[in-house]
Amino acid sequence: MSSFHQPTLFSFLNGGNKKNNKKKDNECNNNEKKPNATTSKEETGLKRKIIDKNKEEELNESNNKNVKKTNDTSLKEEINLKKRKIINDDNEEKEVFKKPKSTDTSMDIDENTNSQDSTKIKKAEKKTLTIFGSQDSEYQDFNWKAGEPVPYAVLCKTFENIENTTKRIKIQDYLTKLLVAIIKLSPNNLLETIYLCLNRICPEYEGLELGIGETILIKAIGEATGRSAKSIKTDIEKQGDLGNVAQMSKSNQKTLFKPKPLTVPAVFKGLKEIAMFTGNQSQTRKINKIKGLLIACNGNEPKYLIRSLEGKLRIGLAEQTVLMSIGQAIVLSENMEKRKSKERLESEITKAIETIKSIYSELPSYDIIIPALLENGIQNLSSICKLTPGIPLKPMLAHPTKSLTEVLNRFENLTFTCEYKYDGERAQIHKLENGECRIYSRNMENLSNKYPDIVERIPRIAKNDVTSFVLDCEAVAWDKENKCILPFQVLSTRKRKNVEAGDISVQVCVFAFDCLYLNGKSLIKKTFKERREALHNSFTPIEGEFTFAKNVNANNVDEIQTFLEQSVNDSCEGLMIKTLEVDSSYEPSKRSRNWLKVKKDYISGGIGDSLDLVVIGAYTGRGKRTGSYGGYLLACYDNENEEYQSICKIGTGFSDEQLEKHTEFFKQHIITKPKPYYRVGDAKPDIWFDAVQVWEVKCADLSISPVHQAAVGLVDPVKGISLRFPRFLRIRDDKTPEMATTSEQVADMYNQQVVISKNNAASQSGGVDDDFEY
Ligand SMILES: Nc1ncnc2c1ncn2[C@@H]1O[C@H](COP(=O)(O)OP(=O)(O)OP(=O)(O)O)[C@@H](O)[C@H]1O
Ligand SMILES: [Mg+2]
Ligand SMILES: [Mg+2]
Repeated sequence: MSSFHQPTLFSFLNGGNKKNNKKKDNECNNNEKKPNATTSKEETGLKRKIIDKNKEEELNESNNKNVKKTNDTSLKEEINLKKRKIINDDNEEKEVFKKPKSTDTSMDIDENTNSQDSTKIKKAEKKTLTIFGSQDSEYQDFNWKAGEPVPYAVLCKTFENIENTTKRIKIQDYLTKLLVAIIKLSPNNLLETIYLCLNRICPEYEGLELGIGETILIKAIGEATGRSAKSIKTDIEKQGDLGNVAQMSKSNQKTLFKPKPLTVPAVFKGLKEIAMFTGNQSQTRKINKIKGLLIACNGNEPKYLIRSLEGKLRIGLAEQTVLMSIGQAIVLSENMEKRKSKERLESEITKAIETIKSIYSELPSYDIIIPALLENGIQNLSSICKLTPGIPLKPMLAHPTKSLTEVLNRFENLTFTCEYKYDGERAQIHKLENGECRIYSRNMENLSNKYPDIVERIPRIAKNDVTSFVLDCEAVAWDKENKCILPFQVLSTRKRKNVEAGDISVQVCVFAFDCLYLNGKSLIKKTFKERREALHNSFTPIEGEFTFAKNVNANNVDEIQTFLEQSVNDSCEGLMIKTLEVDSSYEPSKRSRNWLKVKKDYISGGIGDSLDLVVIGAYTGRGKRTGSYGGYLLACYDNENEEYQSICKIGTGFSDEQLEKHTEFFKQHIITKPKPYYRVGDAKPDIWFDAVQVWEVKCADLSISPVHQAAVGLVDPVKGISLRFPRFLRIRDDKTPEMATTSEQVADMYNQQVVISKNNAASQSGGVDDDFEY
């Protein structure tokens, strides 16, 4: 076939943009296989069902976008509810996608490929290629030549599309299309694209992060656009978003020559270099590099470049969506030329998404997964990419409970075990086949430098025949003399980085509770009973250094109650209760109902669990607290809308020393205006802070609030939830602000409390906020 008639990837992707087709056909590379097979009848299968929303909803959506830019709270509240509705609708849509209705089999195929293809397409009846978008004028940009680097403009266009919708299904769709195009045209750029989408430059556990400070960025923008720092700052005051200011500054600038357009690999490389500059000249080098990139930016690129540099892309693209798009895109790209039924293709996509998600939870490294995926396809990926010592996995998390009856109800007819819940720091201990030992935190941070004493003892804890392993443990402060556990507060006084033998003032004992990998094999799919046997059989306790979590296989309330009291007497926080056989695999990164935590607080009538909240503002102190901050404004994190929602003022639980330290710390994080992603209702503090620190907080109960905005739209359409009598417990250094308690968790806690208070026939308190004087 002559290349002239060969449909291009562009024409295939670009459903319905006639005026561009001719040009794009000529531009596109001819090496690509002819994809028109995909446009024949059985591809009716490809269709991703997108339920047509009525105009009203579209209107809501555009309102939502406007809301991001307005400060009108009441409108915001109203829109928020609609947003939630849309999200729910989207979930339904996803269900439809999984289980398509039999009446709706049409695979939408673009009627607008070139003339030869259109004959075939007619046979398949007039359809639009929905998998690549039915109104896909936005895909006209997928027109770079195969083998050439992906233009940064194409990625930024996708970012913009994603930012302009709140519908998860649409977000996934936009990204999938981009990824398919990249897999087909420039697969070498897939990894970099994924990193840019996630606003990362390497695997999380390597710890290299963007997050360039405002001062540097303002300087670079100033130098690149000839504007003064002062005028840029004035714009930031007005706009809030530095990305928008950068874009505005660029667009007002007249340039004499057009620089070479940016590409995805060039931007990625630039960002990585910027993050890695250290030492004397690093600030100047960073500014120069950023300036260079900014000068080459066009259109909306400055906005996304600057936001990426800040480490705050905030376009509403969650990692789970990225994983889903990878799975979907790989199946679609593998099947473009094949004739498969809709059902088959859909089930392959579902399976691929599951596979990718599960592999990523065991081996959270795109550096390894993406090249393996491109080389071997999705089918063989599980046998190639597996849990590997040296690469931390996100730990399994537990579900809070408020009573032992709740535990017994949940685990009815299941075998389960109760363990002490130690109050220390989670430690994932790895021994590699080459003998190297490492320790990782709950947050996948390498703690080997913090715990050289543990690293030293690792080789001694394993029996002779053990060559490699991964253990899940808690490192707890230990009183050597009295041979007993010390409270978390003692552990937190330990030096955090580059600890040497002489620095160790606090001894730690490791309590192991799970074995995830042993001698070259992953155990996470095995039952907990088997994993625990492996742990007990292959490791030897050493007094005061390493031992197993204390446990009993109790199964009635009295026995569990006794064990709970015993755990508290032994300085533990309560119990972890876990399934042993059925449904007892290790679920990385999941908050599972197969692990229940029962904290001692529940005995004294608390709310079952503490919350981890982000400090976003403060109130000036009066009286005794003059000179320091008297109280703080806390927020939970809403990962759906990527915003912090105010939940309470807090003024108790601090020692004088802590008050002073907090004041000192937060003085370095003052911002002049609340961030656009703070939702605070009427809770206006005297001073605003950047969201940088997480506090663990206990409270008496939760109530619907006339002031705060936590979980707004989840329990009440316009009101949020607030904490009553909040009390500071500790700083959570092991959690980033985005790992704070989520609005869903807050709503769950509130609902749970309502159920319990109904059960107790107790009247529920509500409507009052815990207001206090400092
Ligand atoms: N026997 C045990 N099994 C599992 N985890 C344990 C055990 N003993 C102590 N832990 C610790 O308890 C933690 C779970 O409860 P905790 O409330 O402390 O969680 P958290 O770190 O505050 O996180 P979140 O509140 O988000 O669940 C685990 O992450 C682990 O560090
Ligand atoms: Mg803990
Ligand atoms: Mg907690």
